Amino acid sequence: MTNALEVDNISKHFGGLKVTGNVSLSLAPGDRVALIGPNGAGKTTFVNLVTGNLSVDAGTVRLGGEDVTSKGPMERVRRGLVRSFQVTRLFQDMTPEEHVALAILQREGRTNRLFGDFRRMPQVLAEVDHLLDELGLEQLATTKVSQIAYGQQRLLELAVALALKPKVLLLDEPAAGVPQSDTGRIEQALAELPADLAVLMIEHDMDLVFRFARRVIVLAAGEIIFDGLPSEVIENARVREAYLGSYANASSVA
Ligand SMILES: Nc1ncnc2c1ncn2[C@@H]1O[C@H](COP(=O)(O)OP(=O)(O)OP(=O)(O)O)[C@@H](O)[C@H]1O
Repeated sequence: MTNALEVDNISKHFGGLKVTGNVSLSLAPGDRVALIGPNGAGKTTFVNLVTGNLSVDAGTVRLGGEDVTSKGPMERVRRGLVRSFQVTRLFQDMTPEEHVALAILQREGRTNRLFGDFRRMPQVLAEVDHLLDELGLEQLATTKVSQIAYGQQRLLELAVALALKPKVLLLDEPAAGVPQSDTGRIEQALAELPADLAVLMIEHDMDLVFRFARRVIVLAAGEIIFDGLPSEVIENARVREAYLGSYANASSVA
């Protein structure tokens, strides 16, 4: 089976600082992987190298078997690599319906049409309804983002990401900042992601990591020091050392 994402020996320096050192990993369709690591380990940099927001110094990135190392972020999105939108990138004056419609039109290369036209496109409308319904946002379809609670904005990020029909989804702390009362809905949405989607989630909350991930990758000082089963990560000596004993309290790891 062709890997959905294959990263081969990528590295990145900022000036004299090595932030990513010869990192390799692959995700198969359907993988559920958590990427953890102490603060400053290089997780965000790694994700930026995969998405093309940063260029690698060396190494290759492949999507569905094709080398995209020299391709920019938009081309990678078109090939199925989607990073969950950040709440900060949602438009306060737009509604969930409009956000999801815009993502669908972008996916279909139809953004040159008058945007309001989507209301006359039954297929787009049906898909918008379906996605908002799946994420429990149907009641808020026409409410401006500025009027919507933070937890539901994070669900909207997921809806926008899914509207792009990803093959590989990169999630950056999907439940961070969400009140306890709303995290259940986010976890349910994560549990219901399409079965063949490859998901890599950066997460600090180890309880969520253990519930979601079937594989855990630990990055420390820009290098992968563990890639294996969640049940084995806590006992791993290199991982323990990287966290300098903070494993005493497992839920504060990462
Ligand atoms: N544009 C940049 N220029 C110089 N140094 C940078 C740049 N971006 C990140 N760094 C440095 O690279 C290292 C890794 O940062 P990065 O944000 O990737 O880590 P992280 O694991 O995502 O951390 P956190 O969990 O705190 O978000 C840090 O030492 C950071 O200061």
